Amino acid sequence: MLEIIDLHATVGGKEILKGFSLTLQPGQVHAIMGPNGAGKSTLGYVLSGREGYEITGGSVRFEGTDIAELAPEERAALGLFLAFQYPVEIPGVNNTYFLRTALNAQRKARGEPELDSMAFLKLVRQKLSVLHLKDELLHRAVNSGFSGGEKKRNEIFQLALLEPKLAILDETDSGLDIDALKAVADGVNHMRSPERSFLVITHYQRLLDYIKPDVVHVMSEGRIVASGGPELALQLEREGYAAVRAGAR
Ligand SMILES: Nc1ncnc2c1ncn2[C@@H]1O[C@H](COP(=O)(O)OP(=O)(O)OP(=O)(O)O)[C@@H](O)[C@H]1O
Repeated sequence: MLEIIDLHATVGGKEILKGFSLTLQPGQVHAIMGPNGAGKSTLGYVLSGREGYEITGGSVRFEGTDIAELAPEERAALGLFLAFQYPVEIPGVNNTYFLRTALNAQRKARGEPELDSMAFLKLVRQKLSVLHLKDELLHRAVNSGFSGGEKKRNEIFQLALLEPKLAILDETDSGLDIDALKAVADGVNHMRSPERSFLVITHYQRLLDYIKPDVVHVMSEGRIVASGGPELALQLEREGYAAVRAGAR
């Protein structure tokens, strides 16, 4: 699904990813943990093709395709999705309109027929019930005035509608109350399938109680320094990053 080999990337002329490698198989959930400033969000942005994030070495293949030179929308059409750590507000743009436009742009790029309003609303209702999202949020401007938790739920709602093959969740759990955390985890678990993979960036082991990862990685200074099963997240919680990093050397 995703094969990253010895990736180097710069932001604002500064090298942040320094030899990052990871292989994610279809159906797998990998968690990435690591101290502040390790480069976790940078990895998400580099994979999604955000402007200003430049790949200077190594390779990134998504389902066998080298995506380094592709525009963000081309990566999205291939089935890559990034849920932002800080979802952007788009005042003046209705959330339902935004979601339908995004979904139809991807369908069009894949040569699939666009959904009309009726078909789209049917899909929305179906997904809403899974995520316990208030439908009032659909009628407001995208994320505008949404609480932190509402923005994160809205990101997962986008994910549910777009049905990507690979979803990268960047600290989607931060700022969520317990009920919202469970709703987000339920949404993700509902979407798990043998064909879909997730890269879950998080600081908190508790999210991984709800979304069970196959592999947990520890990232530090732009590369992975330790990998293991879910027990690694528990060890991190107990012992901290420095001890785990020292043990991995
Ligand atoms: N535009 C930029 N110019 C210069 N440095 C940047 C830029 N964007 C990010 N960085 C730096 O890159 C490093 C990695 O940042 P990144 O946000 O990827 O870390 P992170 O692991 O996601 O951290 P956190 O856990 O705090 O969210 C940080 O030192 C940050 O200051």
